[in-house]
This record gives sequence, structure tokens and C-alpha cells, in this order.
Amino acid sequence: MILEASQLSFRYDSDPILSDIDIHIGPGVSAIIGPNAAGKSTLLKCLSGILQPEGRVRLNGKDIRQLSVSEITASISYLPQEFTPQAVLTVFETVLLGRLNQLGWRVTSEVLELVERLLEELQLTSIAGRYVNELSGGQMQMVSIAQALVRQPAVLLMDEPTSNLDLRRQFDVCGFIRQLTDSRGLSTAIALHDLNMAARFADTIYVLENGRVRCQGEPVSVLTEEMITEVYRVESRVTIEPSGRPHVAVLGPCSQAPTRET
Ligand SMILES: Nc1ncnc2c1ncn2[C@@H]1O[C@H](COP(=O)(O)OP(=O)(O)OP(=O)(O)O)[C@@H](O)[C@H]1O
Repeated sequence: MILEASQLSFRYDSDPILSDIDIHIGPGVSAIIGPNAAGKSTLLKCLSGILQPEGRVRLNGKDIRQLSVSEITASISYLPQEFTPQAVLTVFETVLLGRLNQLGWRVTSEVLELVERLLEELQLTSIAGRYVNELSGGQMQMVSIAQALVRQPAVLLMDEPTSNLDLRRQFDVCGFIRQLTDSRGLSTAIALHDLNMAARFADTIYVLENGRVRCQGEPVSVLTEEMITEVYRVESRVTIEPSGRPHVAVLGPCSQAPTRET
């Protein structure tokens, strides 16, 4: 399934937040990077149908404005940046709730097995019976990832899914999402701050700057020292790994950084 936007623009009030965005999600992993307030979360909300932008958002060629909420949520799973549990439920129940649209009045054994399998794959089985309001930030984030994945979407939109995770978990989660994307032919977009995670796991990177796509393409063509200096105002060294993917070492802030609003 393909999710694409053309000439997408959005404003919350008077100021434009996103302008003339053309983006093509999938199949594969697209990373959306850019400084704070560049518009990454707003873009994901526009793509998921939560916000109504100007321009076109199409799901497999169909304007999503012509789709019902249940048609959208049957295909697109959106993981917000902040996960706030709505009620005091266990981890298992919270993940199961991700299937809300597909649940009848009886939960089938297939769905229960699906939840169990996912908890196992994300190494959450040991906390399946814990209440979500008692979890650490990282555990909570893992549960929200499981809740997004249990819906078995064709399109996966994730807003900084690894921001609260330790170093090892960041690799595990990104690797799992990458592998799931490949094995199920998903179209996945992930907003990320970690350039090396984007370099390692994405097929395509979109760089957002002040609400516009500054550049896009394969990690090796996008993640250049020049782009990083101009967009993030830091000095870096970019080397190419044996895999052909770039690796970014950040050296420090640019000495003569232009002042810009964030
Ligand atoms: N509900 C809202 N009402 C008004 N302005 C908003 C709202 N949500 C976000 N904004 C503004 O839109 C701009 C883009 O915010 P957004 O959260 O999309 O950026 P981001 O790139 O995801 O940032 P970050 O990396 O800090 O998460 C910011 O200037 C922000 O203040």
C-alpha cells in the first residue's frame, strides 16, 4: 500500500507550519528527520488523517478525505510521540486495545495469540500483567509500539518511537520494525532525531526544515556534512560504512551559527 501527499500545506492558526510537501511512503522504511519544530509530528498527523491539510493525501491512489475513519484506521497505524494511558489497564490489555476496531464482543484465540507473540517479540512478556501507569518511560514506549503493531497495518507511521529507549533497545526496535516492514511489505514512516538510526534502517530519508522538504533520497546522498551543518548547525564527520550506509559523528556546534527561530 502506498501513502503519498502532494502539495501538502498546513497551519494550526495563522502561521504556516507545513508548505508544499510532496512525500511518498512505501513500501519500505522512510525516515523523517529535521530539527525541533520542523513539522515532523504535524506531517505524520496530516498523513494519518488526524489533521486535515490543504493539498492531497492519497492512500493507494484514493483521497483519504473520501475514506471513513474505520477505512483509514484499518490500513494506517499511527504511533504518537507521547503515549498517555487512558485507563488503568495491564500491558496485555493495553496492547489488545490496539485491536479495538477489529474486536467483536468476543476476543478470539487468534487475537490473544497475536498479542502474546508480539509481546514476546518485543520482550514484554515479563511485564504483560503489570499496570501501564506503573511502567518506566521506556517500557511505556515499548507498549505503545506493540499497540501500534498489533493492528497489523499496511502503513505504519511512528513519531519518534525510540526517544525513551536505551541504546540496545533502540537498535532492537528499529531492527524489528525494519524486519516487519520487509517481511510484510509494509510502508513505514518514522520521525527520528537520531541520524545514525535513520542512516542504518531507512531506505529513504526526508529532511524537513521550517515546514518544507529540504532534500530527500537514500541515506548516503542525504546525510552529508554540508546538509548537517546547514540544517542542524553542528559540525560533523560523515564516513561510509562497509554496508554502504553513512555514519555521522557529531563534533560539536558550528562556531559561527546563524541565529534562527525554532
Ligand atoms: N496543536 C498545536 N497548535 C499550534 N501550534 C502547534 C501545535 N502543535 C504543534 N504546533 C507548532 O507547529 C510547529 C511544528 O511542530 P511539530 O511538533 O510538528 O514539530 P516536530 O518537528 O515534530 O518537532 P520536535 O522534533 O520538537 O518533536 C511548532 O512550531 C509547534 O509549536
